[in-house]
Amino acid sequence: MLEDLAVLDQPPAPTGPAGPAGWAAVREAARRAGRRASAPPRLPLAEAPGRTLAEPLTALTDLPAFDTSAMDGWAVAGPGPWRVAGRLLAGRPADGPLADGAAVEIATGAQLPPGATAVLRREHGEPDGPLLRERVPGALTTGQDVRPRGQECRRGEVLLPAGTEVGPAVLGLAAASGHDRLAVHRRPVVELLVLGDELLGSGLPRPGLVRDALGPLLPPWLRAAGAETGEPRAVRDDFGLLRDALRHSTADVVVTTGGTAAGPVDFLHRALAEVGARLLVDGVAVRPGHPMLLAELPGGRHLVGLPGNPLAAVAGTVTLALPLLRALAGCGAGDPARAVAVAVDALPGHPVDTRLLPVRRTARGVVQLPYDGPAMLRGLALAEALAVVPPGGAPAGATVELLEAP
Ligand SMILES: Nc1nc2c(c(=O)[nH]1)N[C@H]1C(S)=C(S)[C@@H](COP(=O)(O)OP(=O)(O)OC[C@H]3O[C@@H](n4cnc5c(N)ncnc54)[C@H](O)[C@@H]3O)O[C@H]1N2
Ligand code: MOO
Repeated sequence: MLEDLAVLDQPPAPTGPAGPAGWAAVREAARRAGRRASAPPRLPLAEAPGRTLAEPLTALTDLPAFDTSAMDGWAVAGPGPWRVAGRLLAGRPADGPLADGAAVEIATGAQLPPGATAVLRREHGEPDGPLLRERVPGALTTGQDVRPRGQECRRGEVLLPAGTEVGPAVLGLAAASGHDRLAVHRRPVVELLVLGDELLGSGLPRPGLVRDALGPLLPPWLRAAGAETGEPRAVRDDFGLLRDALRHSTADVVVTTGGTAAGPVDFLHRALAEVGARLLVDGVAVRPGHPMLLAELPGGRHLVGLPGNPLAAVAGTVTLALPLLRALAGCGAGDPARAVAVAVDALPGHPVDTRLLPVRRTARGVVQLPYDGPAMLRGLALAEALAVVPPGGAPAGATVELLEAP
C-alpha cells in the first residue's frame, strides 16, 4: 500500500485522509515527518552521549599524530649492534635525529626520533657494555613495533557517518582525533498525555476503574528511542482540557493515549481540528491499533494519538511514535534492530490488515505467545519482539519481520 505515502504530500486538509493507510507506508511517513531543519547544537563531549551525530565525525589530526613506539625498549636506527644514547619517555617530543647504528631507550607511546627504523622490545634486547644487541640476531624487521603516523586515519578523513549514536567508543575516538565538542541532534521533547476518567495512578482496580498501564510503560520506551520525557500527565475526559493541553504544549511531540475512537468522550479528533492541526495519518491498516493517528500541530510540532487499549497503544508506538522520534533524534534511517525470523508455526493474520503479534525466539524460530488481545499486556511482557504478520497470516516456515519489544 505504498501509494498511501501520498498522505503526506497532500495540501493541508481540515480533516484527515479517508480510510486506513498501509502499515509500512505510514511508518515511512512518520520517519519523513521527523526530518529536522534546525541547526544542531555543538556540545562538550561529556554532554553528547545518547545523542546522534548531526555531522560526520572527521579527524582533526593524523592518528597517530606522530610516529610512535608501540613497545617499551629501544628505538634503533639501522641494523645492530647499536650504541645506546639517552632515553625518550612518553609525553616529550623527540629531540635530535638518530644516526645509523645508534639507539635510544624508549617508552610505549613516546614519539620516535627521526631516523629510527624500528623498536627493539626490551625482552628482545641484550645490553653488552656500551652496546645493545638483539637476543636473536637479525630477527628485528624494519618498522617493527612502530605505529607510523596516520596508521589509523589521516587528517580530514571521515571516521563515522552522521546519524551514529554517540556511545563511549565514539567519545573516545572523537577525543583522540582532536574534538572538544560534537555537533549532535537535539533530543526531541515528548509530552505524554494519558486520557481517560477511568484510569487510576495507583492501587487496585475498582468497579469501573482500571490502572493506567501506559503511563508506566511508555516513557522508558520513548526515552530509549532518543526522546526526553518527564512524568506523564493525566487529562480527564473533557474537551476543553484536552484542547488546551494540545494548544499550550511546547513539546516537539505530544503523545496521547486513548480517545482516538468514536466513543462519547473520545475528543481527540475534535480537539485537533480546534487547534488547527493537520492530520497526516488517520487510521492505519494494522491490528491491533488501527485507530492510531499522526498529526502536525501548528509550529511544526507533531502529535501521535495512540489508541487506549494497551497492546493497541504499543502497536501505535512502534508504527508511528518510534519512527518519528528516531528521525527527530537524527538516528540513521530504518529500524535500529530490523530483524527477520522464521515462524515455527503458522502465525494468524488479519484478512486485510497487517497484524503485530507478540512472539518469543526459540532455537527453531519465533513462536506466538498467548494473551495477545488488544487490551492485554501479558503476552507482550514475555515477548522479545512483535512479529509483523502480513494480511492473511504467515504459514509455518515463513520469514517474518520482527520489531523489538519494549
Ligand atoms: N464502535 C467502535 N468502537 C471501537 C472501535 C471501533 O472501530 N468502533 N475501535 C476499538 C478499538 S480497535 C480500539 S483500540 C479502541 C480505541 O479506543 P480509544 O483510543 O478511544 O481509547 P479509549 O476508548 O479511551 O480506551 C479504550 C480502552 O483502553 C483502556 N485504556 C485507555 N487508556 C488506558 C491506559 N492508559 N492504561 C490502561 N488501559 C487504558 C480503556 O479503559 C478502554 O478499555 O476503541 C475500540 N472501540
Ligand atoms: O486497536 Mo484495537 O485495540 O485494534 O482492538
